[in-house]
Amino acid sequence: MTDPRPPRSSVDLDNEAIHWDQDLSYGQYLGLETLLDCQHPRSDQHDEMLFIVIHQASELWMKLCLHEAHGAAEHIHRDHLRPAFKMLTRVARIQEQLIKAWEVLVTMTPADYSSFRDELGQSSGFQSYQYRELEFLLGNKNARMIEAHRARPEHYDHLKAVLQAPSLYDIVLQRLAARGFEIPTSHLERDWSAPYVASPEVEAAWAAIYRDTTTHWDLYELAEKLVDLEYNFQKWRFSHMKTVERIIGYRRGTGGTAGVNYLVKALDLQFFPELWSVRTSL
Ligand code: HEM
Ligand SMILES: N[C@@H](CC(=O)c1ccccc1NC=O)C(=O)O
Repeated sequence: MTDPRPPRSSVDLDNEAIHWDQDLSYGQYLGLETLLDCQHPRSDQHDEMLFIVIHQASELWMKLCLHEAHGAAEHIHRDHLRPAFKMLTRVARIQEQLIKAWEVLVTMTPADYSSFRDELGQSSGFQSYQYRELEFLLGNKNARMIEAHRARPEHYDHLKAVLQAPSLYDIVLQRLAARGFEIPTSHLERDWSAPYVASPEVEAAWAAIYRDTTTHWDLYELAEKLVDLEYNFQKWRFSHMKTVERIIGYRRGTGGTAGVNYLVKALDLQFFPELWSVRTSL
């Protein structure tokens, strides 16, 4: 028998109705001229392009994480859990991409990085306003962090608004209360910009949900989606810390922190603490 699809060296376009001139092109729709004109290495070192692109790609993924996580919070507020699950699943998949990106970055050796590190001045991921917004949105509130953005009122004001608004977890607790669980008033009405303090009553509510998943299936599913996000966030933090240790050792960070030791301390942060502590009591 002859092969109905023999290999070709080029695609046959003869029978296609290609729109060679378009009313709206791919590049126009995606704003590619702007997007691809944002890579400006400050040195002539080959690896600086990798450094720029990995950060820009990460910021784009963070943009989508924020879009999805804000959307999920809104749906949970309205008791529309199914669309929220879809968005939270998407956030978890994006986080997997962000974690995978470290494998690309780590092809850069200490010598490669030190060849252009001085060009970075005092700039640092510490100043990533999207990363900070994501931390605030998930519930890690730290008012001092917005001070790095004083010079840019649009970022400062937006971060301050997210700092002062209920986090995704605060909204989840309001949902538990609306479903009849006894959530203390201290966790339903408070200064939302203050760091979250874990509560035994909140843990008891999660315990009731985990002990009777048949009755509380959607809240159980919600809890597990949140655990996925926290787990992935921590994996990202750990990979960042180890990559930094591998590339700059124990040098101070360009942002002014101790460097790796600061990133190790950040590993103690935990979103949704009762969702973790409840596991010991189940
Ligand atoms: C060679 C690669 C990298 C090195 C050496 C590095 C180093 C550091 C250091 C030392 C800090 C602590 C703050 C400071 O004093 O500067 C930091 C913070 C941070 N970096 Fe990186 N980083 C690298 C790549 C990345 C990448 C690819 C991202 C992705 C966006 C990123 C995002 C962040 C964020 C968000 C923080 C703030 C973390 C927090 O405050 O908890 N970094 N980085
Ligand atoms: N903090 C890094 C510099 C750094 O990584 C960085 C600098 C500019 C833009 C993004 C960065 N990435 C993450 O912190 C360092 O101390 O080498």
